[in-house]
Amino acid sequence: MRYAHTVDTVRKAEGGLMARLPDGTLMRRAAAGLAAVCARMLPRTYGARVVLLVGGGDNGGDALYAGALLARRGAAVRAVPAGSRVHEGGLAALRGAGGRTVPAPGAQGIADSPAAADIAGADLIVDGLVGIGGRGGLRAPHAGLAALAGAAEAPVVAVDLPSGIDPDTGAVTGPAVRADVTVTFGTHKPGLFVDPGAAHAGVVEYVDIGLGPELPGPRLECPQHADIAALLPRPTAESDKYRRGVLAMAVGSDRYRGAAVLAVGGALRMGVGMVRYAGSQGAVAEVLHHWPEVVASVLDPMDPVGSLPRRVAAWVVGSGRGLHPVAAAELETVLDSPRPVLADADAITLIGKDPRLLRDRSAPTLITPHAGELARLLPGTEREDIEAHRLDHAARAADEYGCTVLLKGSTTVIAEPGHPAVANPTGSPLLATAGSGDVLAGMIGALLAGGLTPREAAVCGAYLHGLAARVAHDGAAISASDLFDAVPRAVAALSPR
Ligand SMILES: NC(=O)C1=CN([C@@H]2O[C@H](COP(=O)(O)OP(=O)(O)OC[C@H]3O[C@@H](n4cnc5c(N)ncnc54)[C@H](O)[C@@H]3O)[C@@H](O)[C@H]2O)[C@@H](O)CC1
Ligand SMILES: [K+]
Repeated sequence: MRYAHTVDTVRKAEGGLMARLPDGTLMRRAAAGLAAVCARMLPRTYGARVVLLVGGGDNGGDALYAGALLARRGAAVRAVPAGSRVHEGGLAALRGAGGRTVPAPGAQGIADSPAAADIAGADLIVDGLVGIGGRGGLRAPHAGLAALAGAAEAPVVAVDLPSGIDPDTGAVTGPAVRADVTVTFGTHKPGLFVDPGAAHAGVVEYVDIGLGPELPGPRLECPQHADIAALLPRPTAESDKYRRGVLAMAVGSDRYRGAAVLAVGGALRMGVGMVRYAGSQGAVAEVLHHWPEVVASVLDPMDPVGSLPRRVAAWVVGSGRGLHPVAAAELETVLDSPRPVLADADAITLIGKDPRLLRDRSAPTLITPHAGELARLLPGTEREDIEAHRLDHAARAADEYGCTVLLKGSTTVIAEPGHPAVANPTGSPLLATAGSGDVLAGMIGALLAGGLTPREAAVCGAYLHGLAARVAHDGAAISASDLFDAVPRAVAALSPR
């Protein structure tokens, strides 16, 4: 698991640690880790042209001390200060090691400055413009230096985080550095895991500076293969279809038969004891045509709600089901059940119209909105606000509705009251395709039926859904149905033999 803490928490922890250590110890530890990563990225350090972009704070100090270490190993290091303020100790160390400074870009324009030629000709660019002290998009001349780094061929290594991204949220509100590698110190920062910040960070390398014992619980978690492998329910010798979990699914309709086929397929390929599908005649026929192993029943038109399956381990309800009164009555009945329920798509819209449906419920519940659907649950909020601040909005909805929220999108985030949020690292633009959410709902439903909590099921489901897309992708576009065969392969990829 990777853990991320907010800037306030990092500052407090650093304060506590710094008080017990000789001056400059933490910065030297950070710089040593940074220099080691830089050296690994260069074919050879001796003679390599390294350019440091140096802001006025300690982030620039890290870059300068790391530059001094690289200069001692024979690199030709040039520091470009973004302003008149530069970390004095770092600058002295760099100069003492044979590194040089290039004049800060002046009024003549950045593109014609000597710095521009150095940046264009570099083998490696180190972004030490701003770190956790940064606020908002980059201002001039930092923004201009970031643009030059973006246009250069050399890889860019961000110090602590890519300059210009919000450390706590991942929001990017103006010019920002796009890094190939980010070397982060002490703990990860939430903005490194949440888009758009995550997309600017590249590969994230962590450097331990001894902060661990000072840190409280994280704000955010980011699971890795081993975490998912440890959570997944595995069939044992004693497993039978009932112990592995019976999942009831009330999804799809005559109009949206595909939603039923996709969600049921997601559940089956994730591994579930049994799927009990309930729906209209047309949807049942379609489901059985694709998945003969399903136990399916046609809802009685005279008493649709009364003919829903009973004695099941978990429910998936909503997608392609419609917003009509029968769908609303069905949702109310399902939410009356003491079993875990995943409410998706139309069910979320119905909950937005009648929030009492969720607020009265105490059994485990997971909702899986995309940003537009979440906006319907949080009146006064626009889809764009949610996309820019995903963590905050998912957490707010989880608190207001007292349930687990999986917010789908470029970074899928999961929030549950009383727990750190989770950012899924396997997301992919490949998944922005019709029906992919239906498959996800089925996968998570299978995990709920298998006994995972809503948070665990959401975390594993989102992770494997993303991994399946990557596994299925052989260069061409993929569609939601391609995920079926890829899901078992994604599970296998978690624990390579
Ligand atoms: N505090 C510590 O113990 C440690 C801090 N470390 C480094 O120190 C960094 C934090 O240093 P600071 O607190 O000095 O802050 P930063 O160096 O991150 O940024 C502060 C500077 O950036 C400017 N700035 C802020 N937003 C800007 C924007 N949008 N455009 C242009 N300029 C902007 C400010 O005016 C200020 O000069 C960390 O990210 C990390 O790199 C590491 O050395 C590890 C130890
Ligand atoms: K930086």
